[in-house]
Amino acid sequence: MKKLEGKVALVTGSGRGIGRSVALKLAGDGARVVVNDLDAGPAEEVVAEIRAAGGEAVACVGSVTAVDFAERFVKTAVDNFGGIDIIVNNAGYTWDNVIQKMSDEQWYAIIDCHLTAPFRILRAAQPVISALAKQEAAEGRVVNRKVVNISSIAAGGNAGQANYSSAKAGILGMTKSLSKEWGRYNVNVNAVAFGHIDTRMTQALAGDASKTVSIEGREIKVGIQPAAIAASNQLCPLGRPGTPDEAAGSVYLFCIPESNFVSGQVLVCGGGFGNV
Ligand SMILES: NC(=O)C1=CN([C@@H]2O[C@H](COP(=O)(O)OP(=O)(O)OC[C@H]3O[C@@H](n4cnc5c(N)ncnc54)[C@H](O)[C@@H]3O)[C@@H](O)[C@H]2O)C=CC1
Ligand SMILES: CC(C)c1ccc(C(=O)O)c(O)c1O
Repeated sequence: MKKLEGKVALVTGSGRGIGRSVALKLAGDGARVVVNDLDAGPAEEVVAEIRAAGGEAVACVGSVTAVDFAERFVKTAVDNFGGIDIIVNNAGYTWDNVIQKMSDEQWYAIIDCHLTAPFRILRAAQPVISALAKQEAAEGRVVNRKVVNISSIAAGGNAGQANYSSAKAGILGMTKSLSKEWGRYNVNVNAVAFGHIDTRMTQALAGDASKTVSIEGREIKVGIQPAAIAASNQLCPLGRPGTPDEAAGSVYLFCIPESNFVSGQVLVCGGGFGNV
C-alpha cells in the first residue's frame, strides 16, 4: 500500500527543479497532483511524466502572484480530484541586489511570490479543509492534512537578498501561526529550509557568463559563479550541493503519516550547513 494513495497534492512551481521532484515523489507514492508553473511547457511535461508512470495529475498553469490564482488553484483540485490533502508552497526565484540598489518593484516581486502567494493559497484552501474536517469529525474519522512551506537558509540572513531573506523568514512565521490555527482541522503545517540545491536558480555559470530567466516579462539573472559554489561547498559538511530529489525527500517526510504529530517545525535540508 502506497503511503499517499488517493491523497490530493497541490505543488506550486512544480514544472522544474525542486517542485518537479516533489510532484513526482508524491505521485510515485500514490498522490494525485495539481502541477502548477508559470511556464505551461514544463508543467505539462510533469503532468505527462506522472501519467506515463500510471499516476494522476492535472496542470494549473499561471503565476502564483496573479490575484485570482489561489481560488483557481483550489478549484482545480476540488473539480478534478474532490478535495485537498497536501499543499506545497514551492514556486519561487531570486532577484538579488544590495539594499541601496534594490527597487520597490524588486522588493515587492519577491515578497509577493514567496510570501503573499502562499498566504492567499492557504486562505483560499481554508473553507475546503474546514468543511472536510467537519464532515470527517461527524463520521468519527481523523484525517491528517499537510502544508509544507518552502523556505531557505537565507531566512537567517544573506547579503544581497534583503527581499528574499525577508520573505523566506516571513513564511516561517506564517507556518508557525497556521500550525496553531489549523491544529483543530488536523492539519500539520511545517516548513523546509533548503541550503544550496542544484537547480536552474543556482546553476553554475561558466566563466564570467551571466544567465537570465524570464519571469513574468522580466529578465532575471540566475546562476552562481563557480568560486561562490566552491565556497558554499567548503562551508557545507557534506561538501556539495543537494539534488532536487534529495530536496524532495525532506518535503516528503512532512507529507507522510509518520509526521502526523509534527507541526509548526522547520527542517533544514542543507547537507549540515545552515540554520534559521
Ligand atoms: N535551489 C536552491 O538552492 C534553493 C531553493 N529554494 C527555494 O526552493 C524553491 C524552488 O526553487 P528551485 O527548484 O531551486 O528553482 P527552479 O527555478 O529550478 O524552479 C522553480 C520553478 O518555479 C516556477 N516559478 C517561479 N515563479 C513562479 C510564479 N510566480 N508562479 C508559478 N511558478 C513560478 C519557475 O517557472 C520554475 O519552474 C523556491 O521557493 C526557492 O526559493 C530555497 C533555498 C535554496
Ligand atoms: C549557493 C548559494 C550560497 C545559495 C544558496 C541558497 C540560495 C537560496 O536560498 O535561494 C541562494 O539563492 C544561493 O545563492
